[in-house]
Amino acid sequence: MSETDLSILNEIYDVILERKNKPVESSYVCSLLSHRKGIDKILEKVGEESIETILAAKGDRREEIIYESSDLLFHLLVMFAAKGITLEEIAEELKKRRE
Ligand SMILES: N=c1c2ncn([C@@H]3O[C@H](COP(=O)(O)OP(=O)(O)OP(=O)(O)O)[C@@H](O)[C@H]3O)c2ncn1[C@@H]1O[C@H](COP(=O)(O)O)[C@@H](O)[C@H]1O
Repeated sequence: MSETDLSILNEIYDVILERKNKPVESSYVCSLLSHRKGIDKILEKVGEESIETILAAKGDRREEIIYESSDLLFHLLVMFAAKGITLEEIAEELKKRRE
């Protein structure tokens, strides 16, 4: 794989966990994790970004598909961290399906 591969997902997931364990003021991730709506705020964002990704793909706008998919992946990572799900667990599930 090229230098810019999906290991960036691990990197961002680690930052999210760091924010979860050591909150930082002015952090967007912390604002989601400590939102008064709780997990519902994170799920709201996952829903919103899913719809934006779908609309971008429907419009066949390549740049927008990449941008919105990145927003979606990021918010999914926040949801995994909030739920205590690791990327290893996701990888294991996907790997099982290859067997
Ligand atoms: N990858 C991201 C990332 N992608 C998107 N976003 C934020 O996600 C939000 C996207 O939501 P919207 O487009 O709906 O914008 P909005 O108007 O802020 O939305 P509302 O929440 O107000 O409804 C924006 O505020 C973006 O800044 C991200 N915020 C953080 N990260 C990563 O997380 C790391 C930690 O971030 P902090 O916790 O802010 O330090 C960063 O270093 C980045 O690597």
